[in-house]
Amino acid sequence: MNQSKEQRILNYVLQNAVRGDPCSVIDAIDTYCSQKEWAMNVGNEKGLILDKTVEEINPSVALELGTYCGYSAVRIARLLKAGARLLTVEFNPEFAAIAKQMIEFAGVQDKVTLIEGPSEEIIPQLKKKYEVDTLDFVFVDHWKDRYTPDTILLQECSLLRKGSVLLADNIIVPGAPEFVNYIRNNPRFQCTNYPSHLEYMKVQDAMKKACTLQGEHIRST
Ligand SMILES: Nc1ncnc2c1ncn2CCCCCNC(=O)c1cc(-c2ccc(F)cc2)cc(O)c1O
Ligand SMILES: [Mg+2]
Repeated sequence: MNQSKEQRILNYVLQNAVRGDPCSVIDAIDTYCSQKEWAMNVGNEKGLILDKTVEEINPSVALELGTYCGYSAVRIARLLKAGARLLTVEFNPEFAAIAKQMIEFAGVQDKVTLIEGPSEEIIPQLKKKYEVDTLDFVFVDHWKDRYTPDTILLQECSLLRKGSVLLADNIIVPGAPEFVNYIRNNPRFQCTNYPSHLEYMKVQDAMKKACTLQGEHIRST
């Protein structure tokens, strides 16, 4: 049975990157996907925006929605301080299997918990099953029509505090117009746009950062 594109990406990393060196894994994926086969990794241009956001926040607990091959999980985990952790959620079992091997080869497995399943099922489990109190940072990069419902779900599950930061990929391509509308008109979030380009292409894309201005809604007694 011929290999999947994601398997070919992993094989290229195993043969061309250095075990335990996250930067070499990131570079190998970017080389393969810019020269051989396009794939929906956040890529190096938007990856630098992701890096700067993670460094600015220096999160203790981070969540990623949409792991894919693990490129952004490795990007985020390599910047986390000792004891900090990334929970990353992937719906597709094949992608999750590739990402697991990618994360282990990069040597960041001690910082990363890869959770397989749909975000709407996993988010409500984060507090009890994954011992999360609140999330310092969320990288949103899964189904574009899940961005809004899952942002609402994160709030309903009291996972966002004052200062929690969301960073959403693909605001222009494939686009998340409903999310843009939701977050822009929501007084509980302060938004910033980061124009960029679609990974490995000369096509306009953007990321949107949303900072939570107030945590859980103080219910009036
Ligand atoms: N935990 C969960 N819950 C729900 N869905 C879940 C999930 N975990 C995963 N998924 C399922 C989403 C998997 C892919 C999401 N990302 C994308 O769909 C995506 C597409 C493009 C793209 C751009 C131009 C093109 F011409 C073609 C494709 C670029 C990107 O940067 C993208 O992130
Ligand atoms: Mg994306």
